[in-house]
Amino acid sequence: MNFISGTYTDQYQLTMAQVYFHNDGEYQDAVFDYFFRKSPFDGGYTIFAGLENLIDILEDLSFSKQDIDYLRTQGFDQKFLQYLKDFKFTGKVYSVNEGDIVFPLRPVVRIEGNIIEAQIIETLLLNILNFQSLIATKASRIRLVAPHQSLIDFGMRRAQGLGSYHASRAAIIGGFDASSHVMAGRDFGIPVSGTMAHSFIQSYNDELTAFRAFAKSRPDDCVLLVDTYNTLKSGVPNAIKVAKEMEEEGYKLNGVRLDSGDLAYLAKRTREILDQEGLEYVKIAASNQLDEFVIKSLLEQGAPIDVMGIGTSLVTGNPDGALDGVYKLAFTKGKARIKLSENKAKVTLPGKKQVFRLRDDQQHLIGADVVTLDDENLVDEMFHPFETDKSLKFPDCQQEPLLKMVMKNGKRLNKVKSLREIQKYSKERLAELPLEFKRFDNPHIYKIGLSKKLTDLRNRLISEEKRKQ
Ligand SMILES: Nc1ncnc2c1ncn2[C@@H]1O[C@H](COP(=O)(O)OP(=O)(O)OP(=O)(O)O)[C@@H](O)[C@H]1O
Ligand SMILES: O=P(O)(O)OC[C@H]1O[C@H](OP(=O)(O)OP(=O)(O)O)[C@H](O)[C@@H]1O
Ligand SMILES: O=C(O)c1cccnc1
Repeated sequence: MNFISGTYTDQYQLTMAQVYFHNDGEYQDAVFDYFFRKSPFDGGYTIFAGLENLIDILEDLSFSKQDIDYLRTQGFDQKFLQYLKDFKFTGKVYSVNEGDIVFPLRPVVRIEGNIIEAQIIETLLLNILNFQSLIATKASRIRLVAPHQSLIDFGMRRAQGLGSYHASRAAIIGGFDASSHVMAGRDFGIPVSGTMAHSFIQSYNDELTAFRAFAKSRPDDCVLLVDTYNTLKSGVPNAIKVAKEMEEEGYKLNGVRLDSGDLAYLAKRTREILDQEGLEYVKIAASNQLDEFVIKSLLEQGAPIDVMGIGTSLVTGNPDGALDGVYKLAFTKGKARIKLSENKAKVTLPGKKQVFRLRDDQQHLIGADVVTLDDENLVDEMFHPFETDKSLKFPDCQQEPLLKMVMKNGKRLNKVKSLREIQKYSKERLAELPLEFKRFDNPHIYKIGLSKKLTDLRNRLISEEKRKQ
């Protein structure tokens, strides 16, 4: 689904674009960087997600007649509206691979091209990448604590409106197996899965009749919800009856779902009872306000849960409302540009840049990415981004360039990657990151350094701007 038009932006982008159109439209050399300042959940890494959707949207971005008519009512002038009528994104996009682990302060995506186009796309780029990266990161934390369980996204009903559509996609990138979201399944090739609601059981006069009706209709994928009345006294015994009846028909009950109470205790008791009845193959699914901390605790308690359904906490990125990614101008009109701030951490990195990931001679990550100017070759020293008298030498490191061109002249350069490919890649990249960066409490800080040339450029621009004040 791509319902996005050029109006999927903040008004100020169009207001600025109109000014650029009348004064600076010929400048084709704008460079903007997408980066964020803090990994979510006080974690030690972020999973980058949303790139394939962004490329699709940029390829199709336009203003329809209806958009133009609407913008006319908003006071935009005729010549600019005429320009918007034929608007296309014709720029270049350089990006980290979708699914890669990324860290604060260093560019994740670089947009190059006409300043009008690059400005208009700011808001949609942030909207797509910030949200999906937040949710993919949350999903990956849940996957870290539950490496062997099936993880299903149940979040659509609790999501911030239509956000659930992209949340379901991002959850797969972060390591989930399936989603209950049918439209996300249709559009993104996500395996769609589900059980039954309490309302279904309530609607019958008794639980057993409800279970039988469901099993009859869906015998090859039947998971029975066992907590509507009493999990151990009613739900599980009734599920056992139905499982035995299904066996007679040549089917196997897929599972039972626990959705309230002490999930560790109930899962253990349910497992024992099912096993005593020779139903070792029946899986136990659990849901009810699960997140990475509850799941970790349940598994530490030895809860024999095979499938976890996770809703609210996943798709809302609880407890973080958003990833704080920003989009900042780094170059235009033949000059590197900088944004100053009282807060050293908010002074931007000027110029067209590349990012290298460092590995030792055994190919192990050394826990640092270095930002260089784009025309620099390999460097052997990096400087602290704020305390520029601190530096680190790394003479024998392997350096992997992370920003690769993915769009040119507004067109995608590579074939579309499937979600499974992106998920697999993400898993491999996260596996490279040592555990100390992945722990939830006070994770080790991944270093970001600047090359000498970039540090010098930034210092020079800071001095120049300060002299003007
Ligand atoms: N053994 C356990 N260890 C840790 N956390 C658990 C355990 N069992 C359940 N939880 C979590 O504790 C919370 C219990 O919430 P709550 O008290 O609202 O559930 P409930 O009363 O059992 O269910 P409901 O209100 O839906 O009937 C949930 O987040 C659940 O996932
Ligand atoms: O707890 P979450 O992680 O957000 O997971 C989603 C929840 O949504 C459903 O409950 P709901 O009460 O909405 O419907 P139901 O009657 O089908 O249980 C489901 O049973 C889960 O408990
Ligand atoms: O299929 C389910 O069991 C399901 C789907 C959405 C939310 N809660 C449960």
